[in-house]
Amino acid sequence: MLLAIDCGNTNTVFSIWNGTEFLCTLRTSTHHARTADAYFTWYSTLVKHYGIDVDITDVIISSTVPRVVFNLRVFADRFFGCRPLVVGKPECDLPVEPRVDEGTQVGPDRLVNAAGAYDRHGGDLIVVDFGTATTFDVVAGDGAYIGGVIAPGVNLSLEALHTAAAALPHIDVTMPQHVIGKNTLDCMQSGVFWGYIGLVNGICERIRAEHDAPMRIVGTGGLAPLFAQGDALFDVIEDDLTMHGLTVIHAHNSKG
Ligand SMILES: Nc1ncnc2c1ncn2[C@@H]1O[C@H](COP(=O)(O)OP(=O)(O)O)[C@@H](O)[C@H]1O
Ligand SMILES: CC(C)(COP(=O)(O)O)[C@@H](O)C(=O)NCCC(=O)O
Ligand SMILES: [K+]
Repeated sequence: MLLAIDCGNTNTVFSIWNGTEFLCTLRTSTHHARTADAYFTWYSTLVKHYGIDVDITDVIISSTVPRVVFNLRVFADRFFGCRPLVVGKPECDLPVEPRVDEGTQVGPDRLVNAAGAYDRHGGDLIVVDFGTATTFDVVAGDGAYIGGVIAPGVNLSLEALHTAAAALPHIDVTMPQHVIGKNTLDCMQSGVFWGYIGLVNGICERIRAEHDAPMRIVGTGGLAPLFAQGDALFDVIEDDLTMHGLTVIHAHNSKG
């Protein structure tokens, strides 16, 4: 069985893939100082809690935080006796090589999203991922990652308002009933919610104008369904897209 690990700047997600389906998905906050032993204590407690019969033979890691990879490597080696495949490292082959400026270190999560989305939908796609940052990953007709857009994440924008303005509270994003807010909270909700709808729509429209073929839009990340309530932003929403991409890249590297 494969243990797929997606480490974002905010959260780290572990999913167990038995070759047909994900048996479980576990989430913890990303923290570079977490040791291999601490990962295993957390992981084994939850696996036991869910009563899952697991036999991990392979581990694949995508991490937007370089410092966590060391402890995750030790975790894979010590507890599963395997050398993990790390996306973005030379020994990890991608199904299609990215076409970006030479020397660019593309976030591995974006390469994984591209591989997962291409496998499910074919080419000419925009993947919108609502993580710590909101990323737009453009997938060409042949499945290559050919660039995209990095915008500030939704929670980052809310946090920036709260941090910089003394009178603005910390709030969570929800869909406001009106655009014109009648109180501080509604005004902030509106700015972030409708602002993001405008951002996603505007950027996708401009990407489409620059691209030479019609494109479909795939939304992913915890907040994608919330924004889809406000407008028809996406052709499809897939909350397991990054995990699926990790299984695709693992299978590609296991061939032959
Ligand atoms: N379903 C959700 N509802 C509300 N907030 C969410 C949801 N899913 C994720 N978030 C928030 O969105 C932000 C990004 O989360 P995540 O997708 O885990 O980012 P990353 O992959 O960069 O670690 C975090 O602040 C997280 O708390
Ligand atoms: C853009 C990101 C910060 C998004 O990370 P996330 O929101 O998933 O934590 C990450 O993909 C990254 O660090 N990228 C490196 C630069 C690039 O992709 O071009
Ligand atoms: K991510």
